[in-house]
Amino acid sequence: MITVGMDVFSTPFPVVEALGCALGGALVTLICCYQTISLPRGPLSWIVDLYLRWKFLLCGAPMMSEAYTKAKGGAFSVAGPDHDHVFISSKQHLKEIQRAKKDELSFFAATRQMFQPAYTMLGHNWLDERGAEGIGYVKAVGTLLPERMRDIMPNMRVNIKRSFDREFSRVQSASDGSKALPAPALIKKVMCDLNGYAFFGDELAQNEVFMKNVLEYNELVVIAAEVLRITPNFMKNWVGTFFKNQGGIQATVFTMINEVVERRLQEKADREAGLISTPAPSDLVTWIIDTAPKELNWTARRVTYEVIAIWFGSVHALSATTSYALYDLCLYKEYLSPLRDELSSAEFSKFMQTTQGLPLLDSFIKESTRHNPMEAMSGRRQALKDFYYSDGTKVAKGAWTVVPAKAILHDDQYFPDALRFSGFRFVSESAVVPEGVRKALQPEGPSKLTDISPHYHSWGIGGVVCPGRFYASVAMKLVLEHIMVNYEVELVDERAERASIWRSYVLPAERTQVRFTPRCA
Ligand code: HEM
Repeated sequence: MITVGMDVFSTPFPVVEALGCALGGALVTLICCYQTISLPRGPLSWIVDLYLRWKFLLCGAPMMSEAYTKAKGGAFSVAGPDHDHVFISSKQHLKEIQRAKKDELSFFAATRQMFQPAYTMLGHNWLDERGAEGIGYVKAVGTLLPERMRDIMPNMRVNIKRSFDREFSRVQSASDGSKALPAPALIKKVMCDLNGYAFFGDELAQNEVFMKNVLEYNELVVIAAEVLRITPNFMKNWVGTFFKNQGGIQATVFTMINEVVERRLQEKADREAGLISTPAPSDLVTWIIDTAPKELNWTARRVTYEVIAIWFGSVHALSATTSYALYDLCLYKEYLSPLRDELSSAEFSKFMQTTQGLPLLDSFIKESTRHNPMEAMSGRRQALKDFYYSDGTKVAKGAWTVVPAKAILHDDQYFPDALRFSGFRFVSESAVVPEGVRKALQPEGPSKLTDISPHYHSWGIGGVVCPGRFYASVAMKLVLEHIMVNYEVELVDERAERASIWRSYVLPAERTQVRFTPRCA
């Protein structure tokens, strides 16, 4: 089941929650009123336009799918409250996005509009042009982190167990030893701890004050950015300042990371001068420092901003995707046995040694991301000036051009029997899977979760591709392995809402509960 809108506003901040609910309520009322009125054409057409723009907030994802079906592969546009979206999906259009000049279409400008860093990252504002300040972070996240993953995977497992044990210890058991918890909140905490370890090592990951603040900061950014996106310009400063000051969270997180960065920069200088010989810690802070553009002489403050920006890109997507995979384990129980068999076979040791393998689990997670994409669009680029595709399709200055990722993932043309969950559709035809479990198979042959392909845009559309996907794949597998090996899982209420829509996001509903029963009990 899917709800529209409100669940996204479930936050640890009562004021923000109240504001969100009031705003959502006002919007719903507005939309409901408009829906019952038959609007005249002409003079009132702006009202229709306004209505459709605001409707996008609550129904963006289904609006896109509907328009995709009508457009039959052609370009189409959907208006949003703060900008228009021009959707494209043909090979030719995709090629043209990749070939667009840096001053025409910008990934960074769209990202800035999404996160509103001027108010959510203590005033930091990155440039429109991707690469203007280097793309060292791509190497840090996409090469150095995966290279070191084998070394840190055993500790990642320890970290995952510790987080689950801590969260379960806070909940009363039922008489059979089971515990029921809202799944997305649980997974968010586990993923936040895990990312904390990969990003900051034990230094900050073991600091409870930091981890509590950084988790709340994540929530704050999402809410603040959404409110700021629909705040009129003349009020932005006032509303932005309110969010900047919320509980001093931004300042606390910034200061704590910045202290680590300052110390690491000093140690790097001492190491290079031969004053110390201890190796630098193996974590993302070290690698962001090492890959920062030398000619720009980044200060500790600038490095800290970079670390925080990457942090945001990572936690939410990872938690949402893993929560959906957990729901799918609850819903499609026939997969549990083959997945557990794989986890108890030599495949798991191979995975721990190489970060590769576990083809059944890999396919199950990929199918979960296909069946329940948390984002209905991908490849956001904002037009910095009017941009024209070769067929004349215009993306006006300020508008975004995007790909209707969810509609494509649910298109039978590309994914046979697309609306049905088929957990092993991405493994090879010859793989040994129990009879009746695999309902569909990809015609193009097997593929991995981390692969980029013409119709699977979960990691981006080419040109810019998520460098965190290798880490994300390992993190999701380790978390699901912990769950499957140690617990039987089921939804407390199978009819409960599992997703809620806000703009193009289709996020796991915050309050959906999963029951975990220890397997040995
Ligand atoms: C399931 C989890 C994740 C999903 C679905 C996801 C998805 C994406 C997408 C769609 C993009 C943008 C590509 C575009 O718009 O064309 C992106 C970019 C990016 N992601 Fe991820 N991501 C995930 C996890 C992570 C993690 C864990 C990290 C870091 C450890 C990360 C770091 C980044 C970075 C740094 C970029 C910008 C790339 C660039 O500028 O070249 N992501 N991601």
